[in-house]
Amino acid sequence: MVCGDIEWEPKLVALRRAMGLEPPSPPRAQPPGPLVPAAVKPNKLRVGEGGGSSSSSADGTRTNSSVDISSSVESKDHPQQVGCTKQGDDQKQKRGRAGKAKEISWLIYGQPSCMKNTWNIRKKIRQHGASAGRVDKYYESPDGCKFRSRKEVEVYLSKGKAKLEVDAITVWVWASLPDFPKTTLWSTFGHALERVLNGTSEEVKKIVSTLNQAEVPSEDVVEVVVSPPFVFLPLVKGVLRPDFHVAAQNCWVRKGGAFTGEVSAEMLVNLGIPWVILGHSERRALLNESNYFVGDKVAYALSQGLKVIACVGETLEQRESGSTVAVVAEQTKAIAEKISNWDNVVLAYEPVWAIGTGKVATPAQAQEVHAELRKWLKDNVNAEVAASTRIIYGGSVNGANCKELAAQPDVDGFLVGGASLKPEFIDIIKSATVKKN
Ligand SMILES: O=C(CO)COP(=O)(O)O
Repeated sequence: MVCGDIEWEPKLVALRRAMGLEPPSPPRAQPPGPLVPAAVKPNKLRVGEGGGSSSSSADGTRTNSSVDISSSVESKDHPQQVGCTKQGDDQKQKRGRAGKAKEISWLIYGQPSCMKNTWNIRKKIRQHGASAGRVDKYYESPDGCKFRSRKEVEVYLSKGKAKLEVDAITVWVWASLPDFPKTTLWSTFGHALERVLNGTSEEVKKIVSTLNQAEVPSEDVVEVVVSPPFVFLPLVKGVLRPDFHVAAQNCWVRKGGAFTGEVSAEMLVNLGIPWVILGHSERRALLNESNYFVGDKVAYALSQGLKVIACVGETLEQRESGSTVAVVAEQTKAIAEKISNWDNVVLAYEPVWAIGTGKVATPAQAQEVHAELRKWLKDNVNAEVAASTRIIYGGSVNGANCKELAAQPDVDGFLVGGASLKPEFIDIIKSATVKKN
């Protein structure tokens, strides 16, 4: 189960290309057009330290902080694709790119996007000696143990030394202010709530019951959307208070058909699910969803009457190399090229380095990227869309940092994960009043 076909990434892309779901050749990093400053100040955008302790890291539920989405041989044509390596391996990777000790890593096939522990498969090409050119493959456990074969991994797992835990349930809630006059400053406000639990329906009911009892500002101040995994959608929809709404975390890119395991937009509509989250960084990274593919998904979901929360965001490596604005502009452009009506789109800026890490973007960092995104929309779509599109922030939002973030003029709401496990979630919802006031 753990170690399937590791060549899945290129195969997946080839398959999607054959189905017309990818452009004929992989998209190269394009200059993002006039929206992106020609030279992004490399040191200006830094990973924020602010925001207090992270609920998600305290819960130990997400480990993205230890994962660097860096380019690899497979990913260099796809800025969003991943080789999933630990940050400590950056140097090795860089040396690899310089050709000294080529090292490539893949995620293990079949690993769910929300898997708590990330295993790597590394391939090392011998550089010297009689066996130069030979490829050695290693399986690396989340705690750094290396294994030479699948057999060894299986033995290791069977002895219970490592547990591949799956974060079985992720629930987002976000909220916004839908009916407020649509201006940049006041139009919307949102929250997101994500929960990582063991995934039993009892637990889901408990979450919903907490939400149902919470005293939160009225719907004209805050719109709350809960996004459980597919299997819990009907349950949540059935018991959730009527002033909160439900979103799916993904849907298929086109009309439903023989795509076993996928859930189509049509099915969501049929279930009465109004919202869908698309392009989450975990799907982009772990499931190799390209900008192009996400753009297609957004367009198709909208065409079926769904409202879309479209996620964009840069990795730590991209931020540190000064390409944050270029990356989010490129992701937004891929969506803009496929749609003509932004009424039902919420843009979620989620810096990958901030998701589940406790490293929240500082209010200034969030505002800076949100303002750039709004400017991008103004320059490339139109001023009305720029003013009325909600741009919400996600990544280690908690009760301590939400008010200051909410006070930023271009932050229209939140996509919250770990903090939703705690009572502070209610405070996050309440911070919507910052906008109202
Ligand atoms: O992934 C997220 C929402 O999509 C954010 O998660 P955290 O709030 O735990 O960082």
